[in-house]
Formats: sequence, C-alpha cells, structure tokens
Amino acid sequence: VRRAQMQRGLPPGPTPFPVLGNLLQLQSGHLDRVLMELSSRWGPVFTVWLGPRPAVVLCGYTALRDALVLQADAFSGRGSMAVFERFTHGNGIAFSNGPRWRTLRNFALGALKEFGVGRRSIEERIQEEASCLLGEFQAIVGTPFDPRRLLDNAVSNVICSVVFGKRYDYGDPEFLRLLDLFSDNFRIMSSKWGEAYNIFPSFLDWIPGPHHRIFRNFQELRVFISEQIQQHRQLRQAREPRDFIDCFLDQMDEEQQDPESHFQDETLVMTTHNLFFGGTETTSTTLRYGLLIMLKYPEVAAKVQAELDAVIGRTRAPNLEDRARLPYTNAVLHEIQRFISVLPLGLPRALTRDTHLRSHFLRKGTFVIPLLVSAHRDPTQFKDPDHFNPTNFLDDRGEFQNNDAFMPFAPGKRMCLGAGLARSEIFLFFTAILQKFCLLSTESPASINLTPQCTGLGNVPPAFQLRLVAR
Ligand code: HEM
Repeated sequence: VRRAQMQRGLPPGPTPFPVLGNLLQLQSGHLDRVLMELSSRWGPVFTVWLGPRPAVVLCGYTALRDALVLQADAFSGRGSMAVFERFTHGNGIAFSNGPRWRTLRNFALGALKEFGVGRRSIEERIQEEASCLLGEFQAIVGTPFDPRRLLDNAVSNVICSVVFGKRYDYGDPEFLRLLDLFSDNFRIMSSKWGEAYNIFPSFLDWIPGPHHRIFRNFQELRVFISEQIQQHRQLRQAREPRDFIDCFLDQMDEEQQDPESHFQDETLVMTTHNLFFGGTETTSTTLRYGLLIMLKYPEVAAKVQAELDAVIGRTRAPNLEDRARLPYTNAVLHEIQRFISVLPLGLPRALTRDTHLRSHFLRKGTFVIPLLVSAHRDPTQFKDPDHFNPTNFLDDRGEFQNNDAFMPFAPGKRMCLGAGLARSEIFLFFTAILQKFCLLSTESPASINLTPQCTGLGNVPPAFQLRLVAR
C-alpha cells in the first residue's frame, strides 16, 4: 500500500492495514478529533486510507485556504460518498460533477434568488414562520419539552415554501414522519461507523447494519418528492412558476428537444431532495445546539437579550438589517456555528485536475476531506479555540470581528448553496425566540454536557429538555 501511495504521489500518513486501511485507528475516538491528532504527527496535508480508498486530509486554516480558496477550481469536484451514491447515482447538485453540477447549481441559485426577491422575500417568509413557531412555544410555556421537532418543522417549512410552494402545520403527522427520516439519516451517518458506510460501495448491500435504514428512508423520501412533483405537473400553469419545482418543469419544457439537457425527471427528484434535506437538518441542528449552549451559559443569553431590548425592543420582530446593529448577538451566532462545527468534515471534494499543494503533487480525482472543524479550532486564528467564547468574534471595543477561518459552509466554488438562507434563518429564528422567551434548563447549567452525542458526517447534540418563560 505504501508503494501504491508513493506511486500515486500521495502525501504521507499513518501506515494502513490491507483492506481496512486506517479504519480501525479512525474509529478509536471522535473521527474529527482523531484526524486532528494525526495532523499533529503528519502535518496539515496527509493521507488516510478509508478501507481501500486513500483520502487526502486538509487540516488547519492555512491548508484549507491554500486548497479550497487559492485553488478553487481544482478543488471544486465532489468526492463520492457510497451511501449517497447509491441513491443519487451522481445526480442532483450536491453529488454531481462537471457541466451537470455547474448547470444545476446556477439554476438553483437563480431560483432561490427569484423566490427570495419575488412576491414575498425569503426574509418575510422566515419572519412569518418564526411567528408561527413563537405561537407554538407560547402554548407550552412552563412545560419542559424537547425542541427538536418544532425547530425541524419551522426550519423545513422555509425551504418547503420555496421548493414545494407550501408549509406544513406543526404536528402534521405525515410531515413529522419525513422530518424524522432526515434526523434518522443524519444520526446514522454521524454514528461511530457512519464513515464506513461511505467507503465500501459494492459491499453495502451485503453487509448488515443501520445503513439499510438510510436506504429505506431515502426511498420513502423519494416517494414523497415524486408525489409532490406529480401534483405540480397537474396543477401548474406553464411559465407561471409558483415555486422551485414549477421553475424546473418550465426549464424541462424549454429544453425538451435537447438530448443533452440536464433537466430530466430524475434530476428534478434529486435536486429537490438536496434542497429539502440540505435546507433542513443542518440549520435546525445548529439552532437546537445553539439553544442548548444558551442553557449552559445563561449569562450569554441574558447579554443577547439585553442587546435585543436596547436595539429592537420587545415588540417589533427582528429583521436582517438589525444584524449589523447587534454585534454581540452576531458574535454569539458565529461562535455557535464555530464551536459546534455541525459538519466537521464538510462534504468530501475531489480534484478536477492534477495539481500541486504545498510540496505534494496530487492527481486528478484524488478524494479530499476538508476538515472544516480544524479551521474552527485553529489556535493561530482564534483567541480561545477550544471553548465557547463569543469574544472569538469581538474586537477590543466590543465590535463584531469577522474571521476568514470561520467556514461552517466551506469556502470556494463548492461552498454551501444555502449559506445565505441558513444564516438568515439562524439569525431570525434565534433572535425571535430570545426576544420573547427566557430559556430555563431542567438541570443545573454546570452539569450540561455540550459534547456531541455522535460525531461523523455531522455533530449531533445530546437530546435535552428546556422550559420557556415569557419575557
Ligand atoms: C447551518 C446550516 C448549513 C450548513 C452548516 C451547511 C453546510 C454545508 C457544507 C459544509 C456543504 C459542503 C460544501 C462543500 O462542498 O465543501 C454544503 C453543501 C450544500 N448545502 Fe449546505 N449547509 C447549511 C444549510 C443549507 C441550506 C439551508 C440549504 C438549502 C438551500 C443547503 C443546501 C446545500 C447544497 C445544495 C449543497 C451542495 C452544494 C454543491 O455541491 O455545490 N445547505 N452545505
């Protein structure tokens, strides 16, 4: 294997075992931590073997920047992930490459914009949804509850209104079931062996394990999405799009005669799935983790509330323009995203051409793991990288201070397509909640453990209960 490594010009790394590669070593602790520890031995660019497949790991802000930003084109490919591959077959935005990816990504970005600045801005949609969420919260003031499903529902409704043209009532059993499928998939992929599901594509069907649940969940989601598309086909007026699906159907009509067209039935299903799943789980997990952090640090929540009171008051709903006038709140939200690193390993990239990185020659197709969490924990970039500390984003005068090493959405050409939407949602939901409610923990803040319940593709927070008190 070593010889193969050298022949392929791969950077050095820990010695792999036959077949399993470095898997056993990688499973010895939280994957992101193990990779960061390996980096202290092997440097910022090193190779690990995920079973029979080598992966080049980028660790630390500088390596990530040198690759993803300074060589944005070369690093803009998507590395394949077996569990997704089996479902997407390289279709949709997130798991395609080349011209198909570029076309679909630009189309989706355009459509998101269109439904943002069109009849009703996305900001207004989020504000309306936040007000529905507050209504649900109001009804359970004083009673301890797990906020997961309500947050999932609220966040998902925003992307649902863009993609499907409708929102779902809180507690709608059919919709809650779908949201549970998302959470289930995210959790399985974030479990100890979650990464292994991405390695052995040809074995996946044969080996038993929870990944079969991922496949069943995906299948159920596919049925739901296909039904939505079918309904759209029946009710739409051509060239009068109500939402993303209508836009896509219009484009399909337009390119009907083009045999090379990227706008096909299957592509619509996968692209819709990307937006629906991508638009729900990460954002909602971030908000949920953020609330848990506020329970642990009530003094931080109190400071956010004092700033909201002073700048907005308690009656007017927060809007996006307020963000610039709320430096402390803005710093807290950045710090939440930095501290939790909800996708610690980002999504894998693949090289679109041969390239040099540092002293290494890397071949086209090389699978790359951008270890985003390592930028967030980089001691050369943050004052207090290992703790939750909003001053990581504040200067000496208490003004908000941005930092290029903040990269929860990954930098470069392949960065998260929904970053703007996600940031708007996080800001508007979080401030709406704290403006109206105090959050109380059912246990003492000191005993709250912020360590993720599982870490893999994602960092999933431990389940918790909270009690709301109206302000
Ligand atoms: C806190 C919330 C979110 C986080 C932390 C997040 C993070 C990420 C990351 C790290 C990637 C991989 C980028 C790369 O290739 O390096 C990604 C991709 C993607 N995200 Fe997000 N995301 C969030 C919310 C959203 C939302 C709201 C949407 C819905 C519009 C979305 C849609 C996508 C899509 C479609 C991709 C694939 C992009 C591509 O391959 O070109 N994400 N996201």
